[in-house]
Amino acid sequence: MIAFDNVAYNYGGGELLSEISLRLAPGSFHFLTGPSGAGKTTFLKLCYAELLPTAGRVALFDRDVRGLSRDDIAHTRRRIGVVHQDCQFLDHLPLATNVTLPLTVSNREPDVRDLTDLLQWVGLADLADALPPSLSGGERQRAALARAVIMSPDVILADEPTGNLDWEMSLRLLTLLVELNRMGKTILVATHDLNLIRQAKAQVAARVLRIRNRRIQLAGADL
Ligand SMILES: Nc1ncnc2c1ncn2[C@@H]1O[C@H](COP(=O)(O)OP(=O)(O)OP(=O)(O)O)[C@@H](O)[C@H]1O
Repeated sequence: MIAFDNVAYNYGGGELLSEISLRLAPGSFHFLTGPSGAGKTTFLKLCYAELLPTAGRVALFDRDVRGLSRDDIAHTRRRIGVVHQDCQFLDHLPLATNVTLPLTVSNREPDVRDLTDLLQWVGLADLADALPPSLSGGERQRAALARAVIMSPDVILADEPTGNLDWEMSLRLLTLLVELNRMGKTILVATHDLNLIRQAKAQVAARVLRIRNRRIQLAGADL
């Protein structure tokens, strides 16, 4: 689904990520962990072709990202839902409009019942008309998750989705991600939160990727 072969990435100041070879199989659940600045967000950007590798090969759905046209990239991105670290809402538009933006951008009409079901699933049905600045951190993260899944993507990438949340809200978000994985979605979550990873491992066969010394290794049982 997402395959890296000997990938490196360099913003210009020396190699940040090197010799990365791994596969995210369909239906898998991975965490990505590592120190601040290690390159977690950069790795996620490589996973949705926001960045192209400076060496090696990244294939999304069996296609080398270097061979993708702009249209191909747009099409591929519809299959990958991203929960960004800072959520990135349009503050002057109500929550429901923000959540349906990916549909609007693709010239598709939101189905009202689907939207209601989705907002109910993330526990935000009563806040459909609220403006993003009035939402709590947990509400924003759940809205960002709703927006990431509105196109029914095959893959969901989440960048520190529980970064500013209390434990109860972190667990709530984790439960939503686990539910998505049980529906067959491939999940990759970048996080510093080892407690969250431990909690997830009790619920789902999650694997842990760790960035260390520019490489990504599969972490052992030492978590
Ligand atoms: N556009 C950019 N241009 C140059 N350097 C960048 C750019 N984006 C990120 N970096 C640098 O690359 C390194 C890795 O950044 P990245 O955001 O991928 O790390 P991270 O592991 O996600 O960090 P955090 O856990 O703090 O979010 C950092 O040193 C960062 O300053």
